[in-house]
Amino acid sequence: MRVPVVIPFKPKNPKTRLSCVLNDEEREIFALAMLRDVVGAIRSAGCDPLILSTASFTLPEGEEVRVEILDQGLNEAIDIFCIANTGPLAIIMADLALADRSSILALMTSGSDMAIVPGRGGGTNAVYIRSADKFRAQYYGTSYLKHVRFASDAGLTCSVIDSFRLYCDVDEQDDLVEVLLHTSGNAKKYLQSLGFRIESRKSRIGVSRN
Ligand SMILES: Nc1nc2c(ncn2[C@@H]2O[C@H](COP(=O)(O)OP(=O)(O)OP(=O)(O)O)[C@@H](O)[C@H]2O)c(=O)[nH]1
Ligand SMILES: C[C@H](OP(=O)(O)O)C(=O)O
Repeated sequence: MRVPVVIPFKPKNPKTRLSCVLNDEEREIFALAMLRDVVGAIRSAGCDPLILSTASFTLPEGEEVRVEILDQGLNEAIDIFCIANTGPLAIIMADLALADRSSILALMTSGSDMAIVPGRGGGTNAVYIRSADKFRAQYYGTSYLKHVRFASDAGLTCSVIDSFRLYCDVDEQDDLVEVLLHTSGNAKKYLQSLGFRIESRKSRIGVSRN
């Protein structure tokens, strides 16, 4: 059975923490480019992507994906979807531009009732749940800790997956370094088309834009 993977997506005014380097239109195009890369990775792992979006948006021709529009908060939208599904399900964020087949397979095959990939700074980048109806989303803030506690309170076994590629969500300017270094998909190509490149600094490397 192909495991459904829900990808929450906010197409309007996305990635506001990148406003320092991308204008409104560029942020929308970049968010969509990352989403397309995540969809490709999910498909390469033999799973079935479903975008849970706050509003409609347009994908390039030939890249059709199932989209459900639920104009609700992130947790509310995911819960509505989970309650209606008794089978296995994963939730993978749309800004995981480094996601690939093997990192997604690692999430799916832990053998636990739940598997979690923490994100930078305490977030939750990816979750697998064996029975979706038993899950209640706890996103925002230190959602990683909240999801681990939720599993424990619900009596569910839970694995924390050590994954560089799913740990790197792209929220802030310095995260663009990881996209330029470790990917070759739509997100990287779009950044390069805008003139982004890796810049050596005295301390850690960063990005600059021509
Ligand atoms: N369906 C849905 N998805 C959301 C919502 N808010 C954020 N997302 C998605 O959840 C994921 C993680 O969210 P963030 O990293 O905060 O992304 P963002 O809101 O575009 O970025 P910031 O404006 O910088 O916070 C991304 O895939 C977003 O597209 C929401 O209210 N509903
Ligand atoms: C939605 C939120 O994303 P972050 O702001 O940590 O990227 C979370 O993972 O709880």
